[in-house]
Amino acid sequence: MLENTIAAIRPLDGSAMSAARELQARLTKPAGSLGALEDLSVRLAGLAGTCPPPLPEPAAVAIFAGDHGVHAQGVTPWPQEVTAQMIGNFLAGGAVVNAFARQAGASVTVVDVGVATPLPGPVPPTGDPDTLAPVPVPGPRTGDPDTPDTSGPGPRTGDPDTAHTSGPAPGAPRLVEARVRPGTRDLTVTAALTRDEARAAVETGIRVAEELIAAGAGILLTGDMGIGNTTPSAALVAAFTGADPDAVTGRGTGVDDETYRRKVAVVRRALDRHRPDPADPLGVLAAVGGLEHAALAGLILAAAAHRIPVLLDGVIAVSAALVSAAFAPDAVGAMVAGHRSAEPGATVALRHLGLDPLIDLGLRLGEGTGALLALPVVTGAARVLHEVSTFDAAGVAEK
Ligand SMILES: O=C(O)c1ccc[n+]([C@@H]2O[C@H](COP(=O)([O-])O)[C@@H](O)[C@H]2O)c1
Ligand SMILES: Cc1cc2nc[nH]c2cc1C
Repeated sequence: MLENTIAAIRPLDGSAMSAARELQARLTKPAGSLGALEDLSVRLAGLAGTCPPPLPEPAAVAIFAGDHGVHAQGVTPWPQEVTAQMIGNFLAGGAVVNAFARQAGASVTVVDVGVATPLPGPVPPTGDPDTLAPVPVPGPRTGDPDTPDTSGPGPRTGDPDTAHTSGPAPGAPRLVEARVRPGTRDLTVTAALTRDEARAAVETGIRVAEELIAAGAGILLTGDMGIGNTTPSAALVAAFTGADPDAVTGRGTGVDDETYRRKVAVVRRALDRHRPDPADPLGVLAAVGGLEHAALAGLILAAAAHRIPVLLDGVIAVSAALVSAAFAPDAVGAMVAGHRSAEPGATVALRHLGLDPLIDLGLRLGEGTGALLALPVVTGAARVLHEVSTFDAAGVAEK
């Protein structure tokens, strides 16, 4: 499955890109005045192979969750159980990603690809795990903005009339149980994963992407949840870019100075021990990656193979994108960098990929939150090519 996906990835379509550039030049605005949106619209046309490219909708966020053996080295202040507990929060609709997904009209799919502890129960029914059809996209909440609406998904709904109905509510987040193993091994001691485990997680990401696309998704957004996962993210960025651990390790959820120094030393030790070869992406993933990184790399590859844009979130996503690009350099054509995470490794990875982030708000949450905030920018870039008049058609004089 991995090899077939890689083989299907092709460069952007040059004639659709030329058509988009020419159309941009004829629209009723000064040339270049939409800045980065113009380049983005050209890339979207090249990816779709048509001008104008389809609007990137509906949007689907896939949150891959995993735990990390390196947690034992004290690289994060948070207990490992928080990964599973946050899955409960995602499924209940109470996390930041849920709020932003409701705002953006995106569906949310949570994938347990390698959590180490039991998920909190009871979890909402998920249906047949073999059929991953996405739930309908939730509509915006309606009603007087001054009186908070208590209908629809969300943690504080408590509507007594609907509290006991069975089955997920329309638009409710969905769980896919695809645990490859209960967390990675400690990468300072041994390889985090076997090659087979890394491959299984990559193929889980491919499968989730293909089912979301088959169900109609026009854009995929990356999400992640995994206490400790900024440590393997830094190791992946260092492995693929050659940057020093000092330059790519950040404070993650917010570690103190002592923990930060320990974290840099852990990343350095992992690289010294494994000496990962960037020409062998599966080997790098197995040595120093995470299960959610592997699955995200698969999701990105599948989006590229199906010529659907994939909107990247923070440092976990962009470190996984380095894996995808090492498997298939042309996969970069499908990637849109949603935002610049505060983690320094994200900027190093984005530079290596040649991607400029759309927004820069100092976010460092993960979950897919930065990608969701950037979604209207991507839609806007495509919409301009559909809806804006040319100088000729509108009777506006050119300079
Ligand atoms: O998206 C980011 O760039 C990002 C930056 C810092 C932290 N996070 C999130 O915080 C968790 C990892 O942080 P840590 O400190 O436990 O390594 C994990 O659940 C990530 O989703 C995410
Ligand atoms: C509370 C919490 C929420 C998160 N969301 C993504 N990573 C996270 C890490 C923590 C600790």
